[in-house]
Amino acid sequence: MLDLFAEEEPWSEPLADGAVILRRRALSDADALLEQVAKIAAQNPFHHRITPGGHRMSVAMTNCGDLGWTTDSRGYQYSEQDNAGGTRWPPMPTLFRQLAVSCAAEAGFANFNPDACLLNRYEPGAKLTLHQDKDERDLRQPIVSVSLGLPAVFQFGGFERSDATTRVLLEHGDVVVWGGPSRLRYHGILPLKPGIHPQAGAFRFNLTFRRAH
Ligand SMILES: O=C(O)CCC(=O)C(=O)O
Ligand SMILES: [Fe+2]
Repeated sequence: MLDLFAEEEPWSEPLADGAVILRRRALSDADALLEQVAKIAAQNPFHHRITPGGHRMSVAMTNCGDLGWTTDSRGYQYSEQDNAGGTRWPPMPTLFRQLAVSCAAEAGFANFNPDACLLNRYEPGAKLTLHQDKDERDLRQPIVSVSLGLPAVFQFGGFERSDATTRVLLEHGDVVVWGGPSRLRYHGILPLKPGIHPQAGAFRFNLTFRRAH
């Protein structure tokens, strides 16, 4: 019998050479992932960081894993400590690691070994302007990015900030992997529209896995 409430099977949509969206790939793990996000945030709360240029970021961030991405007046860096609290980051949950490694493999990147997971929390109006992820030492390792909660428009561009961008809606459970020839493409998130998500409330969460060192 047709079950109208069955979870959709994941499917994949190529974005560019070395970049793919694994649609709904994290959906079956979503509740467990959000539970871990809450635990991590209870230890190292989400913060609106200040960029080296003195701007307060609209996206609130925390991290888990050996290294965390932070920013302050000195610049952007990966560090073993939360510069807000001075404590180590919580360990990367096994579920996070397994999901990231298997998504990377499905996208053609065997041997992904993330040591950092940046957790981004978007509230309505929050955005991430076009940027490259280039603070990592080994650019042969991809970026794996998991979307949870409210939908958002992801921009995926070229190798110059001014290059044309593709816009795609990322929804609860979608995973984007980019690496290889696409590793340094500019990307960003347009301002989040208000809404309420049944599992994540008024937020969008994004987990971004990287090999930093
Ligand atoms: O929120 C997203 O989907 C993208 C996050 C991102 O690009 C980053 O954290 O560097
Ligand atoms: Fe990024």
